[in-house]
Amino acid sequence: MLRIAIPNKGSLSETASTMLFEAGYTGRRDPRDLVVSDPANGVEFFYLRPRDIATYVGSGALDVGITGRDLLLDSHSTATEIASLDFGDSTFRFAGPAGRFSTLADLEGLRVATSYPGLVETFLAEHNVTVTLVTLDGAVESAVQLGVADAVADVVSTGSTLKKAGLEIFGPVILQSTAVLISSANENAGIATLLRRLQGVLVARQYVLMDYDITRAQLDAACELAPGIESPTVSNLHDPEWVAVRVMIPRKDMNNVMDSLYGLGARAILVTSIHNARL
Ligand SMILES: Nc1ncnc2c1ncn2[C@@H]1O[C@H](COP(=O)(O)OP(=O)(O)OP(=O)(O)O)[C@@H](O)[C@H]1O
Ligand SMILES: O=P(O)(O)OC[C@H]1O[C@H](OP(=O)(O)OP(=O)(O)O)[C@H](O)[C@@H]1O
Ligand SMILES: [Mg+2]
Repeated sequence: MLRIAIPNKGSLSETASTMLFEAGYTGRRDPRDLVVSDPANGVEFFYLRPRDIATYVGSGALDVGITGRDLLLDSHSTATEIASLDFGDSTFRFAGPAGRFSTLADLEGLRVATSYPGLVETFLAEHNVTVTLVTLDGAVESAVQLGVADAVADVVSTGSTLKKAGLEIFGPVILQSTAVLISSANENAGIATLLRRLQGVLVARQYVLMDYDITRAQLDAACELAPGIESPTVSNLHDPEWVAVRVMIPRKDMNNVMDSLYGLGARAILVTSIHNARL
């Protein structure tokens, strides 16, 4: 049985559960369930705080887990990142009152509030800057206004929380974070299956299938424009001058590729979603 830790609440929780559902696993029915067994798939899910997941997985109590890269590094756990899951993206940055700081060195000797002391301490040590860390549970942006810190180090997504608190980012990016799959040192054959299934879901989210008809004369140009993963599938049409092409395209490029193919003379361009994949 593979023991998997997943976030019980917070920013990563819903998408992590949806991905696992799309990968064919049974989710929890009651949001208060702490443990859900899925014997048909040989796994057991443990719903935990994302901040604690690296600790459980690093200790070997659980085999794998989904958490944020920032939370993994903050914990100093020995769990290792085995895949990036393409959601929960954020940046970890220093911020201070507008106009007060311009470089990291400006923080020397001052107070920095954060909920990620492990991450910030390591970063500052690597950059030879010494500060007094003020560790808070959340809402760290208020620490400056309330006078308990001179600057903050926190998760930035849209930047609107910082702006509302009259703060602005400065200094280098501490970390680009994303949701990640982490694993312990435990050997478990189920990990490879879980990884393949999650990668199938990622491909289905990141790519679409595109079909179009084009003249043989323009086929090479069209394939150059949209080369697909291995190579496009080309089928004969009744009209010997024309062929039908099927190819996978990154979802984000879909409209540009359609415009360019149309410009080359492609017609009947159809886009279909992919439900799941093994590449
Ligand atoms: N806008 C965001 N705010 C907070 N965390 C975010 C955001 N976007 C992505 N994340 C990521 O989510 C993880 C934090 O999730 P966590 O559940 O611990 O905190 P949270 O979503 O702020 O919830 P809460 O503050 O209610 O505990 C981190 O990996 C962080 O990088
Ligand atoms: O850049 P933004 O899009 O504004 O998002 C970033 C903010 O969101 C999170 O706070 P959260 O709501 O989780 O509260 P918390 O600080 O109490 O965790 C994070 O800690 C930042 O404060
Ligand atoms: Mg939060």
